[in-house]
Amino acid sequence: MRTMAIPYPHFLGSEKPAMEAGLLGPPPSPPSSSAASLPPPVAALTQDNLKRIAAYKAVDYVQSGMVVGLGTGSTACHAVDRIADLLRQGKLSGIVGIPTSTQTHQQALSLGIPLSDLDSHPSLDLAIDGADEVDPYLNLVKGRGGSLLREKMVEGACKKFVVIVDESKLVKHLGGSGLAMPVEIVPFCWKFTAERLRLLFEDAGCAAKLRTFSETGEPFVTDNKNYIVDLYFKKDIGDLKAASDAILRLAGVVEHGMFIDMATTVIVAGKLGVKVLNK
Ligand SMILES: O=C[C@H](O)[C@H](O)[C@H](O)COP(=O)(O)O
Repeated sequence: MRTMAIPYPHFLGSEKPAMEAGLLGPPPSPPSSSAASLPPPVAALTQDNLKRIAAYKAVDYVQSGMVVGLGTGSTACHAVDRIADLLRQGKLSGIVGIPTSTQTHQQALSLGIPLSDLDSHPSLDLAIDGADEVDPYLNLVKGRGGSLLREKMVEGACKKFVVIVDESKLVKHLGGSGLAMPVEIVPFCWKFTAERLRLLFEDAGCAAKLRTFSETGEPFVTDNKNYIVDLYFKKDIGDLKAASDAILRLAGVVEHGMFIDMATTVIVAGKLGVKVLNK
């Protein structure tokens, strides 16, 4: 794996990308006499700033005429915004976007990005999407927004898959954040499937919970009219390929949120700079 680290002063270059990303405010006013010795205020980088930095960097990979998979979530939405900006400015043209969710479809449509689907464009040049976890081998957990199935279909059909994250998403092993590893299942007898999922990973201290809306207790329903069971692990689940195969062998399972060996590049924005990790 090749790593390239870009501290912000270099990444920001002419400062234009940073200004466009909303990281730099207007030039500071001349210091008043009482504040003359104080340095100008430095804007703190929020998590959303970092997501936007990673997203803008990823859009550098987009070229005119490309068919581009448009990811889902709070990081990917910055990339969609950026592509739309560049189309409006005439810096990109002839882009066809393949959205990975109804949410992204609506966003891209409202921004005027020409859209299509996998039936018409079975091979994509590039896809850009966020992730919930990234391990040292660039394996991912995705789907905490519930879009894992369409994401896996679209991102599995692209020549280059660029993942964009802030540094909080880096983990030693998948499942290691203690947060959910989602599995999309059919609604029919979901308790039966959830229990079979839990039993698969009993040795890893697995808990399997149906994803519900906290306000109503109603099940979360995916774009494909399925349910999500979130798996939580106390220990490392070990061999990811074996785990993937075991999950997919269960009849009620549609897909899981482990994206093994799919990312070709991961762009990580941290407080000290951007890292570009390549397979
Ligand atoms: O289903 C959601 C997707 O897999 C997202 O790409 C993932 O959850 C990361 O989302 P965010 O960028 O909002 O953290």
